[in-house]
Amino acid sequence: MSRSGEFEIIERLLAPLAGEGAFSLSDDAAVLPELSHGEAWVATKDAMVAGVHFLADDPPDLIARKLVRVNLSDLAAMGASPMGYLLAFALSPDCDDDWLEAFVAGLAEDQRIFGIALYGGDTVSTPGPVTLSLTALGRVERGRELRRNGARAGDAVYVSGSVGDAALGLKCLQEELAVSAGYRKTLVDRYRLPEARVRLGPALIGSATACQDVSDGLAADLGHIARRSGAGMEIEADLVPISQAARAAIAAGSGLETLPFTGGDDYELVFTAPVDAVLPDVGVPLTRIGRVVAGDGVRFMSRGGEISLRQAGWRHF
Ligand SMILES: Nc1ncnc2c1ncn2[C@@H]1O[C@H](COP(=O)(O)OP(=O)(O)OP(=O)(O)O)[C@@H](O)[C@H]1O
Ligand SMILES: Cc1ncc(C[n+]2csc(CCOP(=O)(O)O)c2C)c(N)n1
Ligand SMILES: [Mg+2]
Ligand SMILES: [Mg+2]
Ligand SMILES: [Mg+2]
Repeated sequence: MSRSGEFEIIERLLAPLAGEGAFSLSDDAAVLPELSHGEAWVATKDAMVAGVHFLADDPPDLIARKLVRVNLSDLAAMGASPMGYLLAFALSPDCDDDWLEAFVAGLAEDQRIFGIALYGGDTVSTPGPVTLSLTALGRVERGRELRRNGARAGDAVYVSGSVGDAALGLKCLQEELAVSAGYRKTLVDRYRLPEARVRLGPALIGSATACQDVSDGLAADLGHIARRSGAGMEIEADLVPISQAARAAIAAGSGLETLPFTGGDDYELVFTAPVDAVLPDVGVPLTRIGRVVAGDGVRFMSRGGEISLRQAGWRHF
């Protein structure tokens, strides 16, 4: 195994990713570019730990891209467009140069796709599992950001794309679920490389009354909108969009029927909007799954009865 030194990693691998104002990562901090008139910076941070958020033997380029995307997903949830990021990584003893080079290639690929640049970070060692943290920076028209607190009784509740694939993909990787090779690949790919709805979020400004991304689980994350808005929600479980691959996996396993509502790792957007709002078409399917009601809590209904969910979503503790 060969591992470059701390400063060689920064100069050889990370400096080529640096944005203007980051001085090729040669100084103590970066100077951020100016925004257009009327725009505000938006900042968010999510961390990922091997064995908790991804598997230690996942392809390193996809680990990097997932780290980028879970953060861009939070910017999208605010209606913000991505500009750049800062990266901290704590490398475990078994991250060699091959691992690092693949990781950095993943960063470069997503920088190209999303038009973002690296503005700084920190590189440290850990005797424990690989631990990554990324701070994403975006921009939004000042005062027009999407919040969790604007849902009103009578609004419709929508979700983008579909939910459940990633949680089922993780079950496949953990060999708790066996499905055909084609479906397995679809599900595993969505666990390892979520989409980030970077175009949808900003396009929802003007129609969504509240928005957030689905990281912990659909039920848990809808619960945040409900609580912050001082309202309740009734979700029609049979309307929740579930992919063909996920349906096949649910049928192949047992007791997985509600996993798409609670599994997490989807990185779709959930939002509320007045029933007569015109929704944007950015090529992402949007499905109406329920409505905001007076009261509190989120109820999942099917054929007139409430479905009980043991836990609404992921919790670290
Ligand atoms: N350690 C912390 N220090 C400061 N703010 C925090 C910390 N942890 C969470 N927050 C803030 O609390 C809010 C909710 O955090 P949370 O991580 O649950 O949101 P999220 O990123 O949307 O969800 P997820 O972490 O599941 O992707 C965010 O505004 C976040 O910035
Ligand atoms: C190996 C492995 N085991 C379990 C999970 C599930 N999981 C972990 S954290 C999280 C919520 C988002 O994280 P956070 O709230 O920290 O941003 C979810 C759904 C996973 N992704 N990988
Ligand atoms: Mg978070
Ligand atoms: Mg979020
Ligand atoms: Mg998040």
